[in-house]
Amino acid sequence: MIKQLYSIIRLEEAIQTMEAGADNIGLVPMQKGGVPAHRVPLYRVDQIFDECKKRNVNLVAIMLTNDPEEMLDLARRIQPNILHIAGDEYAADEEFARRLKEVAPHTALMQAVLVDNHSAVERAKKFDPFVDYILLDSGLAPDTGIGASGLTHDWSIDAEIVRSVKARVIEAGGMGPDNVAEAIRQIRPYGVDSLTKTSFKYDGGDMEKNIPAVKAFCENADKAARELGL
Ligand SMILES: O=C(O)c1ccccc1N[C@@H]1O[C@H](COP(=O)(O)O)[C@@H](O)[C@H]1O
Repeated sequence: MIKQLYSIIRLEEAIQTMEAGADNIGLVPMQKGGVPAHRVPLYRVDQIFDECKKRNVNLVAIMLTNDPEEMLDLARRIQPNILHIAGDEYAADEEFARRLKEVAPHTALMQAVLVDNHSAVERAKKFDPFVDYILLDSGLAPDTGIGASGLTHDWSIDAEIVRSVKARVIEAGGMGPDNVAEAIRQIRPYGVDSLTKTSFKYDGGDMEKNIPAVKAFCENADKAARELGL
């Protein structure tokens, strides 16, 4: 079971999060979109990525900008393992997927899908032919994008999406040590993702990973997956 942990800001917390069991480290590289306090300067993205490579952990770069040219520039510059598109006004299409392969041949494409009602199944199916991952998430804030709400949604829709698509599905939205095992039992995703419930959030938008919560999240996810033979 892949455990994806957002939203890393500092080098030391990145290392601690990997040592606590993360398989994927998610962050917001400096860009037009997103909360200023969450954005990571590119020199530090490089430092974090170097530590990821030493530990065989994937770097996931979230795109909250709605400008595909900016996304492709960032992909070219960073060459992350995964590019996660979560802007509120731009979603990947086949042309974007083709251009991403040109500028970053080893970067996988992850598209966030807002699971607000049953129409999310059709939206996920539309992305399926040209993305590597579909991330199912809750909440849509116009100034940031899909996610970071700390809220869950109707998991029966997610379970239907997992059965309907070939892309790897990462389950997000209000996931934490308390509910990750039940989510895995109900949805059977490829991976699970957490931000709010595994972070301390401070005034002004600053955040920090809560390492004991990250460890509990990873352990509970792995235990549930083992019990289910996933
Ligand atoms: O990572 C961020 O800073 C971020 C900002 C704006 C939108 C989405 C963002 N991250 C994604 O949202 C999920 C779910 O968050 P939560 O656990 O419900 O708080 C997060 O893990 C990222 O995939």
